[in-house]
Amino acid sequence: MKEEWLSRWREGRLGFHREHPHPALVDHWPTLRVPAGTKVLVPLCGKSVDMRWLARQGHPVLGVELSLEAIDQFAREGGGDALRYRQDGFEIYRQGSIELWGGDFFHFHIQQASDVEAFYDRAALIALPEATRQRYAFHLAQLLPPGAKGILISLRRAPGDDRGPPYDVAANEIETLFSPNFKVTHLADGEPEENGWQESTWSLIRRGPTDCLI
Ligand SMILES: C[S@@+](CC[C@H](N)C(=O)[O-])C[C@H]1O[C@@H](n2cnc3c(N)ncnc32)[C@H](O)[C@@H]1O
Repeated sequence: MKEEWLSRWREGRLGFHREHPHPALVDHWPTLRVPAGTKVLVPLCGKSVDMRWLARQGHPVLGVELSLEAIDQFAREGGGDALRYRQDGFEIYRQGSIELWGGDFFHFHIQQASDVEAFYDRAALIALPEATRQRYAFHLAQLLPPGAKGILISLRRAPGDDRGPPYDVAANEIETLFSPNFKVTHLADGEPEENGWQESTWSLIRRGPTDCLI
């Protein structure tokens, strides 16, 4: 699957990329009341302009992306001075309050995420096949402190359309994957698209060790 993503970036097959901030982010992020200054983790970030939107709301942003091509494109499209260096096996690009870590999200560890207190997942969970989604939900939980909040934008495909990526992820799978470690709330469903896809938006709050599972 990693090779598939790298070749999509090499060949410019970027149907998932949006030119404008995602409307669900713009609508729902303010309702979380995450204070400005809180660092936001963006797993599997691509070259999403949503990271620039989050930065404009006053958040330092830490994106993690496998494809260095994606990071190069993000850097070029942003303009301005940028710093690049290697650390802990990742290629890091830093521009203003945005840092992108080039490498495998599953190799990104808590020591590197020590000051992260919020997250944003748009098309990260749904980029992964079923078995890897379990690993993703667990890994994300390990990176976040109790009380950390985030938004997750998921996707249903038309009934019977089980291709991917992006994969079809049902509401009950989101509950099953995340509710052991997060308080999970369904916020909204997007308009169904012509191809039968429909996005859904969720808020997740990382539970602490003493929070009960309700
Ligand atoms: C569907 S795209 C979504 C990108 C971005 N979140 C957006 O909304 O435009 C999924 C991204 O995940 C990246 N990716 C896939 N597996 C990864 C991994 N193990 N670690 C980091 N990035 C990964 C891909 O290269 C791709 O850019």
